[in-house]
Amino acid sequence: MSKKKQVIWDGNVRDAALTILLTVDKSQAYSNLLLHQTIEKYKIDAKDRGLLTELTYGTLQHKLTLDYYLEPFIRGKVDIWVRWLLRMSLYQMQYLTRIPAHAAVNEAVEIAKRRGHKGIASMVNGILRSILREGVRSTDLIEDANERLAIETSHPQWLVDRWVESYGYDKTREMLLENNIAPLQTVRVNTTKATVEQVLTTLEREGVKARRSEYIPECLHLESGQAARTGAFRNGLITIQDESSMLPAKVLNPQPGMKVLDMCAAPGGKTTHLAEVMKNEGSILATDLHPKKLDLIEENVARLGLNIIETAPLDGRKAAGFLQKEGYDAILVDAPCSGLGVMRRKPDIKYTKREEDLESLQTIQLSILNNAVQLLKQDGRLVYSTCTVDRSENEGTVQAFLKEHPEMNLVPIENLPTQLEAKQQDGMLQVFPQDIGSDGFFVAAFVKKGASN
Ligand SMILES: C[S@@+](CC[C@H](N)C(=O)[O-])C[C@H]1O[C@@H](n2cnc3c(N)ncnc32)[C@H](O)[C@@H]1O
Repeated sequence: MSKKKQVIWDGNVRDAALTILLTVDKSQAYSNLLLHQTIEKYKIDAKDRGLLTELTYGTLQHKLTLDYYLEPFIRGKVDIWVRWLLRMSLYQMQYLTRIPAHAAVNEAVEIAKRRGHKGIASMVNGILRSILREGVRSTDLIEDANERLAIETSHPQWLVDRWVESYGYDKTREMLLENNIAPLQTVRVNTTKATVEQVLTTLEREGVKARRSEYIPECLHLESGQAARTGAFRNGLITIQDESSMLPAKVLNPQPGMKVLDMCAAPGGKTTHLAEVMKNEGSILATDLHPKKLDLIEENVARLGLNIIETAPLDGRKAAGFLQKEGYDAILVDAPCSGLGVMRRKPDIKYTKREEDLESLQTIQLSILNNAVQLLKQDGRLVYSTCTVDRSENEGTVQAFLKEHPEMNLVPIENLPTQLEAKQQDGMLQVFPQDIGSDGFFVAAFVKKGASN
């Protein structure tokens, strides 16, 4: 990289996208957070915001496919920033029909000159123009079906192998393709403050196009605008949340007046949903391992005008030593997980997650669940959820948990959108991204056998 000082935003969208891609690569920053911070900090307007988002996500989403295409054209080693520049430019040439290919090449050459020197610019020009002339190689050249799928959809081979083994080739392919489609922004209506109809009208007045979801009544999909910039958001009428993430509160379905515990609560998306489901009556203790993250819950609670939520820092693996035994009517364990369901939103996860990262998660999840059992009243309900798609982490944890706890019964999942009802198996529901166009998600519900059972 040149020694010239880096400024993320100087009005050049492609240059800014390149800086974000490099930062994500070097410091394993989350692409969605960095993008959001950049847009907010520099107050980037709607037109540039669209292209910046598209270039950043698109390049990340298709990284391995782009590398496969680039490989025959690159001789020798190139600096990492040049590689990302080539990927980003080829992404425009291959996937964005509205950008003329020669424009993408010219922009790349200008950036290469500015960030490097004439020699690098000429190399970038040569590579991209050769691709324009000769075209990219076909993935049909890859013999192994899983490897071809991994390259075509830009997912790591270990994950493709793992998913194909668990869910079969066709379902895996659908999931991999869905992961490469950027999601619409989804919000949840705060039903303690307004009806869905009222929020739709408020958003429309603010120039934001939204539509009702087919699945969850309080869920809206935004077709334009930025939820976080609306008055509806500032005034606590909505929460930004993916649709499948709204399932745990629906499934736990705590009644007004109940005493509820949310053991992995930050930043509070589901805690606040629970309070809304409870009509803001009863009490919720929202705990999380990381004390700093509790501020995020408090901010959300204040913005939404909810007053039944208290927060406390607490390691779920030790919670039973600190809270009232058999003291809660309903408990949510929205466990720390491998996050393999959120790749549409955070494409960088595809390249940073390693298979061995998955191994220790079941131990942590089981330990939190073991504590939950001790804190749950007899006949109380426990919901375990993750935002991942992995049989051994999800179903594996449930099976291991049931083995250790004969007093817990896996029960049919109630209060699901009809379209998902038939998808539950043995009282467990794995939502795939392609099912309802949401993040991948897992949920299971248990009831603690009462004294008479
Ligand atoms: C999937 S996130 C929770 C998201 C949250 N329920 C929501 O809807 O906004 C998992 C959370 O578990 C927390 N966590 C990780 N290990 C924990 C532990 N041992 N005890 C309690 N919380 C833990 C993390 O800090 C993280 O905030």
